[in-house]
Amino acid sequence: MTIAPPDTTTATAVRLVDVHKTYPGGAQPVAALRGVSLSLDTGSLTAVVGQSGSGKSTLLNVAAGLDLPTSGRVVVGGRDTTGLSPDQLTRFRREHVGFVFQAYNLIPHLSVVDNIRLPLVLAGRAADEVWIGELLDALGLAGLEQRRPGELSGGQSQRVAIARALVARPAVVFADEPTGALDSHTGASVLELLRVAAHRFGQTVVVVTHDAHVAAAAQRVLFLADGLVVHDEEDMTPERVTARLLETGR
Ligand SMILES: Nc1ncnc2c1ncn2[C@@H]1O[C@H](COP(=O)(O)OP(=O)(O)OP(=O)(O)O)[C@@H](O)[C@H]1O
Repeated sequence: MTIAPPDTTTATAVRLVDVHKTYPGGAQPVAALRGVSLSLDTGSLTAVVGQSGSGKSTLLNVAAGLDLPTSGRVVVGGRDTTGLSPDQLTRFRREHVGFVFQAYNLIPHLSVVDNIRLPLVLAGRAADEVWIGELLDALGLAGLEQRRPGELSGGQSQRVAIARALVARPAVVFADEPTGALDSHTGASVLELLRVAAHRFGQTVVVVTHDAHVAAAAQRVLFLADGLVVHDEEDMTPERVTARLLETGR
């Protein structure tokens, strides 16, 4: 059975309806998400913030179809991903979702440019070399194409992971602390690239971050506390993000 591509013409790119996620845990199950409902507009850049353990990574993993919710619905590009079989889900992610993780997951024996091309190879698609060149330039990776991941700094590895997430122009890009290992200048240019991806290519970008400046660069900021979205605001300043975080952390 083939899977229809996500409908990028719909106004809502990602929708979560009453999503719960409980980890079995040891002595006691952990309720990491306790009824999250949200809609993210197509082409938007959203930051997810919250104290450590508030459920940010869990939210990202469930929204991206890397993990299944215990209950509730996850709809990406008009497709209910909770209804897909594991194989269908893998294919759907490969073709329509991009990821940037804290651990970059680069393949050590492949060059930088081959790591970037990997999602296209896996999806059986031709590489758009012009777009790859644009990504390399924008991310400050020009000249490093033939290096192996072992020959890169942490920040460079992170930028390769970002290029790889964007290369297939997925409908939705999920990034977990994408600027974590970068100095503030490079962090700002990475954010700018994610903004461009959202604006120019209509990609929907979701960024988990601890950095108030990164969050403020997003159009919209979702605050998580104890497995719930407790605040949702647009056009924030870094100062306001920090103040809100302190409030929600109490
Ligand atoms: N695989 C797992 N098994 C059991 N508990 C888990 C698992 N993953 C996360 N948790 C728990 O679920 C809760 C939410 O974790 P999550 O990683 O989503 O938080 P976070 O906000 O991303 O934290 P951080 O900012 O520290 O990365 C925490 O209490 C965590 O200990």
